[in-house]
Amino acid sequence: MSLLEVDHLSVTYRIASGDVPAVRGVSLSLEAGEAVGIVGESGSGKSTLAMALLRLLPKDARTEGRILLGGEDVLAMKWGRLRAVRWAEASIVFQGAQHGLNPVQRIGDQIAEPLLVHKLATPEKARLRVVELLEQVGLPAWRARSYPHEVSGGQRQRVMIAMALACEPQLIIADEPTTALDLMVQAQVLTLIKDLIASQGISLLMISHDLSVLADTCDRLAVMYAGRVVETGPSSGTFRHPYSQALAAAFPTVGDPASRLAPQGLGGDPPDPQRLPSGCVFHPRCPVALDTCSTVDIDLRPAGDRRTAACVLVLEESC
Ligand SMILES: Nc1ncnc2c1ncn2[C@@H]1O[C@H](COP(=O)(O)OP(=O)(O)OP(=O)(O)O)[C@@H](O)[C@H]1O
Repeated sequence: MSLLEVDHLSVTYRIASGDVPAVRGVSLSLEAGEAVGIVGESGSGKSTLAMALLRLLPKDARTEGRILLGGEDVLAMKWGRLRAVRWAEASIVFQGAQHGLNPVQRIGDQIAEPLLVHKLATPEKARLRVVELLEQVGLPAWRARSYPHEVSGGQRQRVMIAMALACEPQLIIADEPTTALDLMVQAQVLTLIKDLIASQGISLLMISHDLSVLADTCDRLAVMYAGRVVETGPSSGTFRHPYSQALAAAFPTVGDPASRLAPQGLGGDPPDPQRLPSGCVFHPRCPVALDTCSTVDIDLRPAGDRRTAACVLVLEESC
């Protein structure tokens, strides 16, 4: 049984101008100890997907499909069970740690909070665990007494990671955990995440618009475009979907040079989810689109090399 099994998940925001289909029929799985990355441009639905996994979406979002965590359906959980699952079984590290930390509470108290709320430790044991967690994320024990505004952005992100680790969850969901950081601090925090998941056997679902960050950290990738997964496969190797190839071309350290698009890369913008193109939603931007692509939309299909891709051209080449 997979640790996480997402089955035909769709999320639609209901706003004044109508429905916004942010995630459209996404299926993916994650095994225990595996690191999976979700990549896509801004607006492709990555954060909506991450939030949906722990039912953290606003009330105007309608979620359909199934999310099985350790075999249990998250969408069917009662509120009390859901609260226990958050932090204790799966925790989330958000983009830009300033949003995830309480500015008027000391760092140590914030790290201890999930342990105390879930009654996993006495106040005395929680204090010891805070010191241990701070050490694990490379911060000195005295930082427990600091407030979030007294530490740097990179240190705040380390505090968020310590919080996420506190209850020893099986799964950490990290939504752009390093985006707000400068390059050197970003590299340090990524190394920390990689080392921690490897040494503690934790599974990771990491979200980023930056393919190079994910390729370096994750075993497998899922590429999202306009709310759908258009390709899945090992993070090393050659991408098959023209959109994935264009993303890889934007990050020249990634992938096989043979897979790159012409230097002009990808033009245009992602579609407005309220006005999605017919057929394959990528066809208006696709440099190799066929006439049929404006009418035919296919699901993910096997594309060789443990890959799946949703593209008629890839399908033709694989036959
Ligand atoms: N609360 C909301 N109400 C209405 N629409 C929303 C809401 N949140 C997100 N959306 C829309 O849903 C789509 C997916 O957004 P989402 O934030 O999940 O994408 P993303 O890939 O995480 O983008 P980014 O990298 O910029 O965070 C976008 O079109 C966005 O405008």
